[in-house]
Amino acid sequence: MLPPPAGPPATVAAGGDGDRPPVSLADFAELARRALPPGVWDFVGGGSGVETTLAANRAALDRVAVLPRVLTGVERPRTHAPLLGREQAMPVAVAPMAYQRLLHPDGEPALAAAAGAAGVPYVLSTLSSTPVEEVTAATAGPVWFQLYWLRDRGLVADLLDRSHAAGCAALMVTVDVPVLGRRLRDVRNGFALPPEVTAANLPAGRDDLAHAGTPGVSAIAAHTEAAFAPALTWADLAWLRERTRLPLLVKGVLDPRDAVRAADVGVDAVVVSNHGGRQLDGAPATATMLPEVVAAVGERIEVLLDSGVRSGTDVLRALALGASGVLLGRPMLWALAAGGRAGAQAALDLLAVELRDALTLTGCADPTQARRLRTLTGD
Ligand SMILES: Cc1cc2nc3c(=O)[nH]c(=O)nc-3n(C[C@H](O)[C@H](O)[C@H](O)COP(=O)(O)O)c2cc1C
Ligand SMILES: O=C(O)C(=O)c1ccccc1
Repeated sequence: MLPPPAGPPATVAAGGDGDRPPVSLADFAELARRALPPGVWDFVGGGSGVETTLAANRAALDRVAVLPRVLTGVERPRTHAPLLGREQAMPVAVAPMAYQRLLHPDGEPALAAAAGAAGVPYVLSTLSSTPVEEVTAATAGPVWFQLYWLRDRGLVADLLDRSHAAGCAALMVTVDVPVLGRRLRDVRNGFALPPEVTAANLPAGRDDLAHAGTPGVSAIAAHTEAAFAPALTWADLAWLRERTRLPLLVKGVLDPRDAVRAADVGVDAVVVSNHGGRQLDGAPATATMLPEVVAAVGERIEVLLDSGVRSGTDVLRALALGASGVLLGRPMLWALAAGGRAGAQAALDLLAVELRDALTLTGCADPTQARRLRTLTGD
């Protein structure tokens, strides 16, 4: 028998319809919707364009059926699995997401501490609303640093040095944001950062554009265009590989040919991602591309997946398709909004219960065995 799910802490009052305790990650969404200003809710939940890719991510995961094995004698699987050569409590990391103080005053330190308590890595965004040094100090768990390559190369060098000195255990460079996708919800809302939420890793004032609320304009997009280096090349990635000894991940790969080039440069992992449907609307779902990427580079480097993962079953689906692990995005922000650190911890506890259940039901003693399962992709 599996133990019952850890009950949500008192601060996470209810979920699902908003009136009962959360029993799935999706339940935290309703709590967050109630807690957040509409503009923040839209910024987090929204995608680009008409949100075709946002919907496709879910649809593609739902189409992946996993064939259970029986009579395997597995009673209580371990959820532990290696990521980048280090054993983690689950093959899961919290995705890098900007400006977490939009969701809760405790922001990044709370989510990092929850990830650390759950035994999974926390990926800190370049656009964190808390300085990297404060975030690594807030958790005993591994923090990976996500790099947005800025036009100002001096700032890039500074971020690399600071994240390394602060103890970050890996570097994840995001390559799918040459410009920000057109997120129509943010444009319509004239979304901008409130004054108290700032890009705390950058020198003061560097994020002024992100605060300039203008009807019909996304301040986030305006800031990104001014700050991000728009025309990166493989040579830049090679420079980064030379410059750091930390494990290096490239996030935002969909084409297997790009995965091969990344492996040739010597990265340790690629993250198959369409940025949660927030960049190219019309990009394929990540579950659709994952098998081709695994076939192209799976023997050489690790392949992670994100975009649309919402349950332990989804983690199992990704593993069965050949991923070594997944990043979990929006549900962690919803749980943070719903209950701060305790909310985020409750969400990760639920995911662990779901993953253990999924492994038990497919006869896997641990996540690495899920690779042997057959999948069927149909309608
Ligand atoms: C509010 C928000 C902010 C994000 N900020 C970043 C970021 O700073 N850097 C980055 O690489 N990806 C960022 N992402 C993308 C996530 O890392 C991840 O790819 C995506 O959210 C995964 O999809 P999911 O939310 O469906 O799980 C952000 C996503 C959201 C929702
Ligand atoms: O919203 C995002 O997906 C994202 O990556 C981002 C980029 C720049 C500023 C804020 C968020």
